[in-house]
Amino acid sequence: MEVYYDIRDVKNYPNPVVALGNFDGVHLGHRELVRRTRKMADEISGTPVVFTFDPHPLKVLLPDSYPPLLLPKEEKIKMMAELGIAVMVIAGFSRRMANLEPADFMKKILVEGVGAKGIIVGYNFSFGKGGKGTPELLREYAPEGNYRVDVVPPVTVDGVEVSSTLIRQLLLRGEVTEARKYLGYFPYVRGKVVYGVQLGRKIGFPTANLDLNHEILVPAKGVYAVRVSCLGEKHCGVANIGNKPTLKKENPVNLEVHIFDFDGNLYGHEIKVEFVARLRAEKSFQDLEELTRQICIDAGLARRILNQVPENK
Ligand SMILES: Cc1cc2nc3c(=O)[nH]c(=O)nc-3n(C[C@H](O)[C@H](O)[C@H](O)COP(=O)(O)O)c2cc1C
Ligand SMILES: Nc1ncnc2c1ncn2[C@@H]1O[C@H](COP(=O)(O)OP(=O)(O)OP(=O)(O)O)[C@@H](O)[C@H]1O
Repeated sequence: MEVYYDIRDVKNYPNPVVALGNFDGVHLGHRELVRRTRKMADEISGTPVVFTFDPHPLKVLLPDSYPPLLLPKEEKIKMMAELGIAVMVIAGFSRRMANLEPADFMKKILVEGVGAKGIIVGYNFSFGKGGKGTPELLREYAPEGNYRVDVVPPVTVDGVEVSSTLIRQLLLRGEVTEARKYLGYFPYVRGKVVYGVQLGRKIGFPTANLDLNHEILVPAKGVYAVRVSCLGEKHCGVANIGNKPTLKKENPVNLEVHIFDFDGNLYGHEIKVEFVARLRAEKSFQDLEELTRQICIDAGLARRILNQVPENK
């Protein structure tokens, strides 16, 4: 897949079919857009393209309500490549871009910039100054712009519409199993393993502490059954997200994971932690002994759950 960060650099491709949106999380709604983009590209011997912005428009327009994201940019790019997208345009989002009239966005960016011969958007997509651009407007301009339009109706799971906002809300409540229903894969984070207090080893549960990317959403504080990819292998484990109130000192919120039946050295390595199920809230225990007893119970429960839940494809 080719990735462009500047519209002026985009080469000429045969009949580009362009899906538009933020695509944070690349969830099941986004995947339906991608499927239709590939389908239209097949029909017109074209090129499936995703057009998105970086940073997320809210960071520029409403910085106070800018959400932590579901995926870093690199992960979004990787997923789009795996889904068969051939070209990704990640245009810089600035105040100037936000002030483009919808007609200019269609003409200058989509038609002249990317050469779109097909445009795929969700039914609720909006674009251009004040968000005034609608799917209807894209349709109206289609004969002049010489492109086809496909407007995707709402994608739902069990009657609930899939959206990045919904998935963020679920993760902030720790509802990782529910979030998976809409994402199509287990929510996960990646991070480099850093040194902790090294107390975990003493209580029989060594943990890998992750250095987290603060732009990326981490599920609510609590204990989770997880799968961990590290050093080219996948393992089962149990993780805690929190500030370890039992230790009675101010700890920043961190993610630490105890990997079952593993004693390799992970310091400095990047690992991926997939959240499969939430087990409980984080608690302040009387002493380390009581905490250790609870972690034994957590580990047993996590093993049982992970034995029953199949891995992501
Ligand atoms: C599965 C699991 C559950 C945990 N639950 C709690 C908890 O409920 N409350 C708490 O204060 N700390 C909890 N912890 C964090 C422990 O306090 C921490 O792992 C231990 O103190 C070692 O810290 P270190 O890795 O910084 O050495 C949990 C850790 C694990 C692995
Ligand atoms: N459930 C859905 N059904 C149909 N189209 C969708 C759905 N979710 C997103 N889309 C479309 O996919 C494209 C990218 O969506 P975008 O990431 O902007 O929306 P979103 O997932 O609803 O995010 P947010 O919740 O942050 O608004 C847009 O064209 C949008 O309309």
